[in-house]
Amino acid sequence: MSSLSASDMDLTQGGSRRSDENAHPEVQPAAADQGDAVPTDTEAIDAKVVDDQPAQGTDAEGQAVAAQPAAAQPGDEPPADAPVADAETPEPAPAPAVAQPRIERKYPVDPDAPPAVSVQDLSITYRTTFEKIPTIKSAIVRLGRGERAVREVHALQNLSFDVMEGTALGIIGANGAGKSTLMRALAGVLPPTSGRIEVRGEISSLLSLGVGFNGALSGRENVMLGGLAQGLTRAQVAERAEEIAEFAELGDFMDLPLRTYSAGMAQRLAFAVSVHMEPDILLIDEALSAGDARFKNKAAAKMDELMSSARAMFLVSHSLASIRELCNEAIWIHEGRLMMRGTPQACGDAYTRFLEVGENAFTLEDL
Ligand SMILES: Nc1ncnc2c1ncn2[C@@H]1O[C@H](COP(=O)(O)OP(=O)(O)OP(=O)(O)O)[C@@H](O)[C@H]1O
Repeated sequence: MSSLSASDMDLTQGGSRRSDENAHPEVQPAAADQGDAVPTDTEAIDAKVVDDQPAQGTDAEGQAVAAQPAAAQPGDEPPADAPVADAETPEPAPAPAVAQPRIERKYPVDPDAPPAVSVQDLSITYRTTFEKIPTIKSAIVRLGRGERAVREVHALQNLSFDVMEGTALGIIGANGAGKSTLMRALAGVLPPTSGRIEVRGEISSLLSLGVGFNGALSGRENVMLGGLAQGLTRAQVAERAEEIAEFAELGDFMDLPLRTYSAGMAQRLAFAVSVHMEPDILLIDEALSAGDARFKNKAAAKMDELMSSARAMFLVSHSLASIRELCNEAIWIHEGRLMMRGTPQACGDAYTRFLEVGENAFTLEDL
């Protein structure tokens, strides 16, 4: 079992990590993300859960943040204080006890296996400065107004849940809920501010497609870069390079600099690199939006193939239909907190009621 925490993460901008027999304890976390956001000062703390005492986060003032209620279990109703239930909203049809995803697994699940992924009291806070280069003048103006120079965003707050082998977990939530932040933390790109993530196996992500690519390099060179960022050796990437190029269907563009690609072409290349990594754990963040309609079908078929042999899969999508179709469990996150865990149907229903918009809000994405 490997674990991700602020102190022992293998940080790659490529959006993925290998499991950590190779993890280097002295590797220090780098800035968490592009832009000017960095994790809080507490990022170096590996908040291990010690003797049943859950690690506590700290707020902006360094005050202990109260532990959140325990994560709901599959099939649970939303927590009592979750603003989900609406007296006038009809109850949804009861979800089946165990939802069956469309995709059949190639390998049987070992029921005694430890969780493929264990997220323990995970909190992530972004710190953002208002100006790119703060000046003394702007600092004085802020001081005069009683404003803080640094804004903190508590993107994830005390999230805890286990994902067992064979799980395809859908992650739903409104814009800004913290879904991508969770995925980036799972991928090892973003160190926890506090808490811990334990991952069993190799992880490959289809999130932030193409992060780690270099616009000045050719498609082929970026395949090597992307493969190395995903943790493969040079020889391993070279072995797959042709297959990746074929899958991306970029023809002569493979020898041209990436900056000459359209956004869709760059996504196709990134998608092709990611799906050829044979991961144990697959992270997919709206990856199906890559490419045009024809490529989308091909991408969906490739994902089916990957998911049939992956140990676990995480899918972030605003399309509840995709989540229902591809996943057998779901979590709903709101403002960085775990609101509910259950079947995709139950979570989707609760989330839809919460938004008070009805299923129609998703028809565009579901097309
Ligand atoms: N690099 C960053 N710097 C500062 N704040 C950030 C950064 N990335 C995300 N946030 C903030 O963290 C919160 C969670 O963002 P996140 O991208 O995880 O949400 P999301 O659920 O993926 O949203 P969406 O559905 O819109 O993609 C938001 O309030 C967002 O503004």
